[in-house]
Amino acid sequence: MPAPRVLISDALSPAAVQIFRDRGIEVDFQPDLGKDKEKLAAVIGNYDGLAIRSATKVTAKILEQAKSLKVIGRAGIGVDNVEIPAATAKGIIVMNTPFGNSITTAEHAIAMMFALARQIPQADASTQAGKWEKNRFMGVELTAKVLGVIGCGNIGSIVADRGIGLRMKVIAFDPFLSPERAVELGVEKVELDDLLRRADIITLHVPMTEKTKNILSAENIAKTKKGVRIVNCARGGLVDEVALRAALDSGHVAGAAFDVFVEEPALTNPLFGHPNVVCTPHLGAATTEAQENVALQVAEQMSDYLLQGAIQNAVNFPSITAEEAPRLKPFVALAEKLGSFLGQLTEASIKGIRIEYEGAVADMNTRALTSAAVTGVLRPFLQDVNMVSAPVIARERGITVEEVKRESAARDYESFIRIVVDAEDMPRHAGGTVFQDGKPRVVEIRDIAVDAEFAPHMVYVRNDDKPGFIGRFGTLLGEAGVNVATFALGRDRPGGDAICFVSVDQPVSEELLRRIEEIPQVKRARAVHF
Ligand SMILES: NC(=O)C1=CN([C@@H]2O[C@H](COP(=O)(O)OP(=O)(O)OC[C@H]3O[C@@H](n4cnc5c(N)ncnc54)[C@H](O)[C@@H]3O)[C@@H](O)[C@H]2O)C=CC1
Ligand SMILES: O=C(O)C(=O)COP(=O)(O)O
Repeated sequence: MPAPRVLISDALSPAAVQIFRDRGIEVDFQPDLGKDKEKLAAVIGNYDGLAIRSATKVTAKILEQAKSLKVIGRAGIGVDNVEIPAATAKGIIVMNTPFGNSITTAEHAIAMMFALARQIPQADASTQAGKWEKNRFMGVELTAKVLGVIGCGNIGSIVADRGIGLRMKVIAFDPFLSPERAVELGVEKVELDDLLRRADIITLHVPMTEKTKNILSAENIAKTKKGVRIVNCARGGLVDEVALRAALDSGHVAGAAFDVFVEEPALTNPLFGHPNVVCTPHLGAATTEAQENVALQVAEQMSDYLLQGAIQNAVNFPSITAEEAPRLKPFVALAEKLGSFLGQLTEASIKGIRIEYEGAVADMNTRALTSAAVTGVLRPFLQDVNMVSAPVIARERGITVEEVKRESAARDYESFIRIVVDAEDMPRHAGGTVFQDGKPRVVEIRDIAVDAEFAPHMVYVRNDDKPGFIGRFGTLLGEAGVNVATFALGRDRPGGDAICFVSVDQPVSEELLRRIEEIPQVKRARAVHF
């Protein structure tokens, strides 16, 4: 297998380059490429992995060209510069580094709060201009002031903790903050209107989503306390910049410190030029420590995925640890192959897929296995589907996916997976296991016990359990020059329904299948491939 190739299209710490190289991954470090959409689109097709920060915009259009891309790694937190649904639909994992820069970003918010309270940037400019305006820069004390934190997740809670350390009264609006966590943090959980009304300083720490966009709208800014100061180190667009400028001009808002802007790079902006505004160019995560953390972490995570299939911090797929990846691998293969077997037999439209896990496998990462099973079922219909995109594609097509787990093994196998594909014509099901040799096997088809390994070319036959079939079947294959590798038989009872699952060394033609179906005992013969 050729070494995977990764493109770094933003200014990541060189530590990332070293990790990729040490792990045997080819890496192209082109930190300015992310700013050039056309150039990025022209080369993205050559890479298995893309490592970015916030400058590279990974749009659906770019992704259309990303023929080999398997993983996008965001060295940082916000993934709003990646069109995640488009990446998911293409089966591309999107991962971030959720903690590596949170302390640094929280510290920036606190620095911005002090900069506002004491007008440090303005005072600095004035002093260095030789003005010595001692009476111009009257500040406010932070002790005992109310700090309103919007979004009390990783960064918001560090900001809250630092605020408490400064003897501020911290109130937080976050619908997902539990009352217990609020008590643990020492913050008062409040509704948004309450926060707007009470806070002396408001600091934003929510991700950019449809719900949070414009959370500080003109209407909400109007609800704030006169003299409020606003800090935004989260995302541009959380605050209506034009409305905020108007509120600054009117004197309702006493100051604003912004690190992030609706349009970045922000070369012009409604807030620029106001005497009580402090701006930094998206520096929230810009410390040596944070950049080292996120670069190392993203490179390790991307390498683990590209080389071992381990998934950590993906925003569009459940995690698979490096320890569980090798244990899961044969079961992923089993689930996908069983699903593929049933998908290949199904011609009518599919209504639902049920995956039953029995025994030890019920304790494994069944979300990943279910995704593999759904991939297998869908792949005969859609070539371009993988474990990442399959659940979304199934949902879009109205196919229900159900998981059933029974931890006690009901059969002779330590682990057993059974898949039921419910189609318009009838349900089809098959079950399998993984033996000690790590090879997946089919051990049940239509409730009939068999024992067959999967092979590239196979013939599946349903027949009546009557003498004479096997001889004729073997003769037909032999006459067509098709060599039989393995032969598995099963029946529900003597003289009842029987199945035959045979692996052959070469593909079986439609003509040969038709002749097999002419054998009197045969009900159906199908060629299947794995
Ligand atoms: N300026 C910079 O350089 C940086 C900016 N950021 C930004 O900070 C954001 C927050 O980062 P983390 O704290 O690590 O994320 P997080 O996911 O740990 O916390 C976000 C919090 O927002 C809350 N939330 C979500 N929707 C909400 C809503 N509608 N109203 C109120 N609260 C809501 C969530 O419950 C969660 O607790 C990131 O999404 C990113 O955009 C992050 C790092 C650096
Ligand atoms: O991690 C985040 O969400 C950030 O906003 C940091 O952005 P950056 O990597 O500095 O472009």
